Amino acid sequence: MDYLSDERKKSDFDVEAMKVAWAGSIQEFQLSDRMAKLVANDPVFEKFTRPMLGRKELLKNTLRKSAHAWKLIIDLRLSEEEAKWLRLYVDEPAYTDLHWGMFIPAIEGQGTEEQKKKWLPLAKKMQIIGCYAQTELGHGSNVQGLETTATFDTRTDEFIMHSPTLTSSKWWPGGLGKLSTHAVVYARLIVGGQFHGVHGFIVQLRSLEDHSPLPGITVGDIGLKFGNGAYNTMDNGVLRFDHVRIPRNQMLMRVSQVTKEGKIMQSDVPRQLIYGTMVYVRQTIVADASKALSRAVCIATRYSAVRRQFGSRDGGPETQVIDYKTQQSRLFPLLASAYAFRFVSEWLKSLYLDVKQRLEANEFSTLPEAHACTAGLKSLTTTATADGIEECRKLCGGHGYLVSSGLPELFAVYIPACTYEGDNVVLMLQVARFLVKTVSELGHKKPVGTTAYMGRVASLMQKNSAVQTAEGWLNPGAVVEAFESRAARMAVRCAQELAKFGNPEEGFAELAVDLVEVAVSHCQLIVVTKFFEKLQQDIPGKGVKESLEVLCYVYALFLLHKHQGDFLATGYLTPKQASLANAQLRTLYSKVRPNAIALVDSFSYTDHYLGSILGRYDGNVYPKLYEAAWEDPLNDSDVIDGFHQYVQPILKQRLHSAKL
Ligand SMILES: CCCCCCCC/C=C\CCCC(=O)SCCNC(=O)CCNC(=O)[C@H](O)C(C)(C)COP(=O)(O)OP(=O)(O)OC[C@H]1O[C@@H](n2cnc3c(N)ncnc32)[C@H](O)[C@@H]1OP(=O)(O)O
Ligand SMILES: Cc1cc2nc3c(=O)[nH]c(=O)nc-3n(C[C@H](O)[C@H](O)[C@H](O)COP(=O)(O)OP(=O)(O)OC[C@H]3O[C@@H](n4cnc5c(N)ncnc54)[C@H](O)[C@@H]3O)c2cc1C
Repeated sequence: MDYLSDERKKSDFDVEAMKVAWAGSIQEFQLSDRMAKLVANDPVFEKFTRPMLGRKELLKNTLRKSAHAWKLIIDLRLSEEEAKWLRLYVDEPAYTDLHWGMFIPAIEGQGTEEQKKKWLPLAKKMQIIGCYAQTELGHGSNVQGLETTATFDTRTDEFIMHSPTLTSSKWWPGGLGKLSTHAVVYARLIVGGQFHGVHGFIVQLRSLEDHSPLPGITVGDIGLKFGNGAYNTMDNGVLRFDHVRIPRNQMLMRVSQVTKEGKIMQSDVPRQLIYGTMVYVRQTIVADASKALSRAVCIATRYSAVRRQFGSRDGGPETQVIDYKTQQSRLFPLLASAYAFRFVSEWLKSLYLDVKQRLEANEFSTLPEAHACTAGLKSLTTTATADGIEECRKLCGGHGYLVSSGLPELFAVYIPACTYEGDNVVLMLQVARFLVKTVSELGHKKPVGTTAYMGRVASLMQKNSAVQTAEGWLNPGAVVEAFESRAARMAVRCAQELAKFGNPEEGFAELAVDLVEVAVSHCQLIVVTKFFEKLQQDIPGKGVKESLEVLCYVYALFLLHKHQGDFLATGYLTPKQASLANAQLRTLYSKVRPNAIALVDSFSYTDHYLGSILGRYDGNVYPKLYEAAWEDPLNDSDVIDGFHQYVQPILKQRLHSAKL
């Protein structure tokens, strides 16, 4: 029985075509769909009991799943792309994420051809397991502050890896604690007693025979993390070196080389390439944000259509909670954000691939923009997604708090994304630096790419919004201009404030809060612009483009409403224009409403991947919630273990005292 079938009949667009638009292409859709079904139909990948497992069982269970996934990859001869989707749908953080997601990319991006030839085949056949060991107990954000040393010994042609202080212990790297045999370790390069910056080194940590730590290496897990199950399937680790020697050719030498004689040679490659793996991963994290948010929204939307409260006076059906305007005003902007993040991630991936190609050809001019875009969008989308998942939990009322809703675990797994791969505030400050530099160079350098609008700063500072009616907001030009003006005006105002400080660094520190707001406004502009640009493309399927247009306006006008203080304070909008935008937003919510279920069906998530009783495709929520309660181990017996020992004596005492 499909309890949501009436909802599905209300939609006015072609869901199958929307699935393709969401996936990016028919090929991507088919590939992802094949992997989703492969995982969903395989009992090894069951995950409902995960939150009940103790840490050791949990990790062992993850190892079992990872081994099974690897067997499928080999047996079915899956491509790297297919394997990526397979791991995604297994939906369990594992050491393999860091092996494939950071260890291999670090060698690909920072290794020489010779190093790639040696290490990549081993890693790609999983004959070694690697992780990315950058963060230390004492320093994470400040990479230049890392304390681990790699001292070159000319006599033996080796580096000596050492952890000189407690705070220099590597701390956090995923896969490090129990599984990795190797790591790319970031350490201060010391040659001839001089410090030459932080570099990456490939270090073997464990024996390939019996997996025991090699001499001089102390390694272990850092302990339980937030939530049951959740990220505890990962062995985030601690690592210390006691004068561990590695051959010279294990320093990743694309950026700088150390010769046998102890000479440092700089290639033409900029130093920043040492941070290149982070650019790559931040880009993938934006795509992950759209996945995590769309999952939460899918659960909350389906459940909001099933759930009824109030509204019936004559014994008829009560109101579906999705019909309350307040519910819509909380849910639909998140639905629109999921689509917005999906499309901006598609664009970001193409920007990244372009930069990567240029870097391979030793062309580095676009790296600063790629850094600013990946850092800023990672920060913007992960913050919105973490908040959005929690909002979805609240949208599901009490049942959202049950683990079987899927939302608590999703939240617990997701929230560290606001911290890892760069704390979100630290990353927005990087964007702000880039914008301040762009503004300061306006006189002699034409801004390009995502900052091209700054080239029109004079007119953006003068011209105010011409919108006169609520319908006037349904105009891409009007909306984009509003976001451009807000971002440009805020940036210029901040630059003017900064100029009042004699010392620019002091000014930057003092105005950091405002600078973060400037960076946020710039990043929101990027997302809005890329959504409108997506709508310029050929998007086939009945009603698909029209539905996406509605979502695009919801995303933009919701932000405009939420941040109306900025738009009003910069003088671009009048209060009347802001309230017209809000009126239009209400109309847009009514347009989303009949399509809401179809819009979340278009994510094409299997019930296995969603992992939620509230978000079931068939909407059969109550019987399944009731059934699941009886599967809880506490309900194995009517009288709980411990009752006779700890509770009965108290009850007896009460009876006894009552007699008295
Ligand atoms: C499908 C695969 C998916 C797999 C992924 C799975 C996900 C698994 C989950 C978790 C993994 C988590 C892994 C980690 O967390 S790894 C550790 C990540 N750590 C960080 O992100 C640290 C953050 N800190 C930094 O990035 C930097 O230290 C800094 C904040 C940028 C400061 O750097 P620095 O001290 O050098 O200071 P500056 O600001 O002066 O910068 C100097 C110039 O460099 C430019 N820059 C900075 N970063 C980059 C970069 N990444 N790329 C290019 N350029 C960069 C900066 O703009 C300055 O340039 P300028 O021209 O102004 O001199
Ligand atoms: C689940 C998880 C997995 C991880 N995996 C890995 C991994 O595989 N490999 C690895 O190397 N690392 C990993 N990390 C570490 C992660 O990258 C760092 O924790 C992250 O970069 C943040 O650094 P930090 O912990 O030093 O935070 P801190 O910098 O100490 O942040 C603390 C607070 O200080 C603020 N702050 C810091 N600097 C500034 C500043 N300049 N201006 C204003 N405010 C500032 C921050 O905003 C934050 O509020 C992981 C972390 C987590 C949680």
